[in-house]
Amino acid sequence: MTMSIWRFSHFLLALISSVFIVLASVTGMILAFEPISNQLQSYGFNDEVTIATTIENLQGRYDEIITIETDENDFVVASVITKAGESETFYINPETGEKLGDLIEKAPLFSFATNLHRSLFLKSTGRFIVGLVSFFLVLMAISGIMLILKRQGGIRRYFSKVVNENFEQYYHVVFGRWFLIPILIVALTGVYLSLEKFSMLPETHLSHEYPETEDLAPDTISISDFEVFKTLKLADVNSLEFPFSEAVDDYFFIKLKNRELLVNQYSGAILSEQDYPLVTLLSQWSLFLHTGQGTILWSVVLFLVCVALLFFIYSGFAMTLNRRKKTKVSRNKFTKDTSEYIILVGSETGSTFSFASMFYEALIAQGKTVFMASMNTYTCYKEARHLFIFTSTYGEGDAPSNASKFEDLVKRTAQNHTIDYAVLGFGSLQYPDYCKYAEDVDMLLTSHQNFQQKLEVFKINNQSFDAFQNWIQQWEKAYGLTLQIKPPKVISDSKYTRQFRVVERTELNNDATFMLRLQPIKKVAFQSGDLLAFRPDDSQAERLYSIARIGDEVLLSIKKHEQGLCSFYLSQRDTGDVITATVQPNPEFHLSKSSNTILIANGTGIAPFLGMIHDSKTKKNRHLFLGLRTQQSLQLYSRYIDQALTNHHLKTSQVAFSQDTSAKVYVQDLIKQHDEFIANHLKNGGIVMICGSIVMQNQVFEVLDAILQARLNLSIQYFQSRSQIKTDCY
Ligand SMILES: Cc1cc2nc3c(=O)[nH]c(=O)nc-3n(C[C@H](O)[C@H](O)[C@H](O)COP(=O)(O)O)c2cc1C
Repeated sequence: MTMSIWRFSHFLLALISSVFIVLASVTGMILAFEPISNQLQSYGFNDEVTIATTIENLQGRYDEIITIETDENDFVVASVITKAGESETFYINPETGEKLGDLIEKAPLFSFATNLHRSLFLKSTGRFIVGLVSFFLVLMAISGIMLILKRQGGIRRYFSKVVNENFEQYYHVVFGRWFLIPILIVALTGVYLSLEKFSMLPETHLSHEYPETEDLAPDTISISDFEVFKTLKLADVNSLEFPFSEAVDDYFFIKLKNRELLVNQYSGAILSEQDYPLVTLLSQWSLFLHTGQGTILWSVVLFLVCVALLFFIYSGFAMTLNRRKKTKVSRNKFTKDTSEYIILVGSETGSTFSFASMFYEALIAQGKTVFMASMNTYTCYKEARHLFIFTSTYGEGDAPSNASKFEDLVKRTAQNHTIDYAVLGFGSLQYPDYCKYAEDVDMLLTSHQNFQQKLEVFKINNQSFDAFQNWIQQWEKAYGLTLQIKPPKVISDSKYTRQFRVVERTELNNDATFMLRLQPIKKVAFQSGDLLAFRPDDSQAERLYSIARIGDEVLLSIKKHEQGLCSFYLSQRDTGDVITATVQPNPEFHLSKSSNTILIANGTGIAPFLGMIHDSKTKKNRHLFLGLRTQQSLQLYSRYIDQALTNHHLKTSQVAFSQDTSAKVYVQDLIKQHDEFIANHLKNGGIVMICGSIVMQNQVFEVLDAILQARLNLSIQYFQSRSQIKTDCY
């Protein structure tokens, strides 16, 4: 619920101010070059130079000094009367008094960009709009920080791994984490400067106390010998005005970075000293932080902030449009009160809707009356006999935004008859509360007198279409119907789509698995642990295989399923055949070169590890725990494993066989046997990678959790959140 409020505010603010933010960012990018180009002029000076040195040098060269200033670029500017009686202002070298160059004139491009950036060429109205948009940007940065905290699961996990759902979402969060603080600084200083422009800050006029004239005994000392000038560094001075006349009540007026001084022109005595109030200091800092004047480094940060803002506007709107497109419920053919089948969907970013739509279409094709809606629209359904809840989980095991009121509505709304139900949960094993909300909904309905559970809650990891089909099979058995599910048409056409030539296909072994070696015809970047997406024809869903890289070749281990079109097709390929497939980078499942790693797999899940142990040029230790059916299953992989043991790429290898002996041994049994070793490995920062079936993963997790609790008093989540446990299971 809170997540959706933050998201709504974040979106609304962006919607209102996007055009202005785009303008401010583009002009800001241009303006960031102004301090950079100014700094490239070599008018800088040594920070240690005192005022006395500068005055002494200037006095030797010019007739009269009027002012000495350090400008916004930290260059020294002197206004003098030359020996020829001319009044001139220019940059000087304070160590010699020599003229370095004329004042830099603002380039027309910078003047144009400044006007547009500050006031949109609309004078006060424009300045007001810009101030308001800066304020909106402050609110957007705050709501953005809140959204990241919610998404990542708290402040301690702010910088933990971001789950990659798509390009826009991933980089919106990743860049957001780094840029929100600089954006907040730019926006706050923008607001401050606008308030200053509209005189909305407290008055800060300093009033010096001028001494009585008779107290000022003309005790003449040479100016460059004044104690105050000998101690003050030029780097601390904003400006130094020389006395207007020789009258004793005309003084040196010095503006430092933090205070003002009046100095007697004959004795050098400080007559009045006043610190700037906080408001003035904040104004100076705001100007510096907002413009980057005087520093190349901060100007580069400001430039990057502007680029990031443009990206956030683009990715934010792309995400919103995508979400809206996906969450749009197709027009129902039947009403809620005339439908026998009700499908309610809980979804944050829309992907659950595409599964619900496939189910909806399949039921309609069977001639059923079906009504589909969001969970928050739950109400009384007069003719309903079957209710299906398809819901994702968000935040930390919470409801997605369009299901936030569901629990309340169920409690308040009575149905006039009993309805059977089934809950299908969509989530990700990368979150500790896997499909938690689906479980909560299932419990809620179980305990409700109007509902009767027909199927146990079923969980789908990472929107797996294969898992969805498994649920459909269970559903068909329970309901005695056959459904034709039309898979979504995803055209695999990415920069990683390639043709691959079959180099080798092994014979099927006794557990129906085989290996395929493929050579990409055109170069493609990939690593062991990446995925290869393949579909036999466009009407079929894509099937993903975890791959190994051996040299330039892709190695896959495939189990031929009885009704698996993909695995059947691949099992029929011969050497020299060409297939088209797409490499999907999976950086979360790459081998770490700098940590010891335990590799745990069952069945064909061994594939990526064969590549990792083949190409493991590191002194770090790798240990393999593998679960297979029989000794014969091992023959497929033994040449790779033996070679890695001989080359010391693999330190140890343990294999469990579940069908060879009467005592079935599974990979989780091996983990149990090596409990102390595994606990120490994780305690010392080692990584555990798991690849294979979800069932195996759950069992390994159970055993690991028990070991870690008993030996380290820590949960498995502790190591998951530190990315020490990585999984790729299906
Ligand atoms: C910020 C965020 C939080 C998530 N929290 C969980 C969670 O606690 N448990 C879980 O199983 N999945 C979690 N997920 C994964 C989503 O539930 C999963 O990607 C789902 O398929 C999204 O479906 P939707 O697009 O219909 O919302 C989270 C995803 C994101 C981006």
